[in-house]
Amino acid sequence: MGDAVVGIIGMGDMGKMYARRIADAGWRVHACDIPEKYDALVQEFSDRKNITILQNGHLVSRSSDWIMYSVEAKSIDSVVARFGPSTKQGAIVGGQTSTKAPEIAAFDKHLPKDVDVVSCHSLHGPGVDPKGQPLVIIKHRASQKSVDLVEQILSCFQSKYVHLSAEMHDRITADTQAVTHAAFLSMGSAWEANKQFPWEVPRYIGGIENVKMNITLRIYSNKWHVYAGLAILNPSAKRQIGQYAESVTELFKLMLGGHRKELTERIHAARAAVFGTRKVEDELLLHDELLDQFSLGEKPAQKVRNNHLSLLAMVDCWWKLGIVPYDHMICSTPLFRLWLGITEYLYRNEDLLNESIDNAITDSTFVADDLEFTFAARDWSNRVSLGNLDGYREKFEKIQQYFSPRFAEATKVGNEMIKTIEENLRARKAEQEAKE
Ligand SMILES: NC(=O)C1=CN([C@@H]2O[C@H](COP(=O)(O)OP(=O)(O)OC[C@H]3O[C@@H](n4cnc5c(N)ncnc54)[C@H](OP(=O)(O)O)[C@@H]3O)[C@@H](O)[C@H]2O)C=CC1
Ligand SMILES: O=C(O)C(=O)Cc1ccc(O)cc1
Repeated sequence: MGDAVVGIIGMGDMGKMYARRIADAGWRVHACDIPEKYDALVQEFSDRKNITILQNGHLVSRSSDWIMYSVEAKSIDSVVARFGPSTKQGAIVGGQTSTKAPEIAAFDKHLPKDVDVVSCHSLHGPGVDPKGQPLVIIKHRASQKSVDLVEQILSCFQSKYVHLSAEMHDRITADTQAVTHAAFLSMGSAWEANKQFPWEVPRYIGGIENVKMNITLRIYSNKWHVYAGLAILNPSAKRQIGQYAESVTELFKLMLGGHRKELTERIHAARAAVFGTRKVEDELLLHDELLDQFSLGEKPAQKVRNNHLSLLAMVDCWWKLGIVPYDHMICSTPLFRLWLGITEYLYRNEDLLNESIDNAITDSTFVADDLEFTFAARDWSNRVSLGNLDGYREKFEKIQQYFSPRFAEATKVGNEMIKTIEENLRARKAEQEAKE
């Protein structure tokens, strides 16, 4: 390993994951969190000789060669304003925040001019194995030598580097992350509003329903600021989330009005735009039997037919915004791949899609859920478009509390589900590449 010291400001879940892996690869790491956590961090990392916990970001900044800010996106400006001027001369600075516009603005505003900026973003949560996952590298203002050093440091993750500008990063993650989260957040809101625990309701068990439930619980078990930051602070996300809410509302109105022809035409037009270029031999990302293994409740003997409003609205939203989600696979998270997997599962199975349209018009089993889901999608969109961080937090934490008794189990099942599905996707990709 080189002599470079890696600095980490913010030892939360992501900062700790970076510190451990980078130190395990042999680099020296200087890290800090807020002063109140100093003693606990010293204790926690006492068995790792090459991780030094320092009292604050000034001490990390002045002694490190690549300094990574891994703090809440909403605090990035104030934290960089405080510690940025202490950056060692000639050092490199980057950040892990999920939205790059505010991070880069903070670097440009507060860092000395003799400092390079190479930022990054691991497109997965702290509990996912980084191997093979996309890792965005942003050369904002830097020499190639600085980029090479950052890549050398991060090579221990065995992730796939994706080189993007900050603007491109934010555009793509608005499509892949912000709008995906909006859908799952709305499902959770609807279940909470109807005082349901979906694992107790047979119509939500089995196949793609398992994905909806496991991912919703996974998101609500995480910290609100991660999702609020990437929705509210990303300049591109408001439009995406707004369109999703509009698609949900318009499709639900067609369903309620019994407008079968109009609903069918709209769904088919969206299918042609989003999935039209997929060839018959392009295999589906996911299969029902695979998903059936990951239930939080007892699967009913007879599968309950859902109209899948949340999925229909997603494809409608992609169509309206001219997004082809497959184009974003290079920059996708595990959740996005699962989400695309289940939408594809519905749209590329003619019988299932027809069944969904038929249910939407003739079956009222899901009307109460769909009504709450529609309210929820619009409410999340309003909170995001108003830039209301407190309003986002209040809603998120209320629903988080409602679901919290099942987080431990849901995380276990969710991790297993993501691992199995990701292995399956990797194996299939390798098979396809071998054939080509
Ligand atoms: N969790 C995830 O799945 C992913 C998150 N990210 C991004 O990474 C960043 C970190 O996320 P994550 O680790 O999950 O969040 P955490 O809340 O776990 O970590 C952030 C840490 O930064 C600390 N902090 C705040 N201000 C300061 C300061 N002035 N000096 C030192 N430390 C400070 C926080 O302390 P306190 O809690 O007291 O404020 C907290 O411990 C976020 O921007 C997030 O968007 C990126 C990829 C995945
Ligand atoms: O996969 C997802 O979308 C997640 O929820 C985990 C996550 C959250 C924030 C990030 O910046 C990257 C990944």
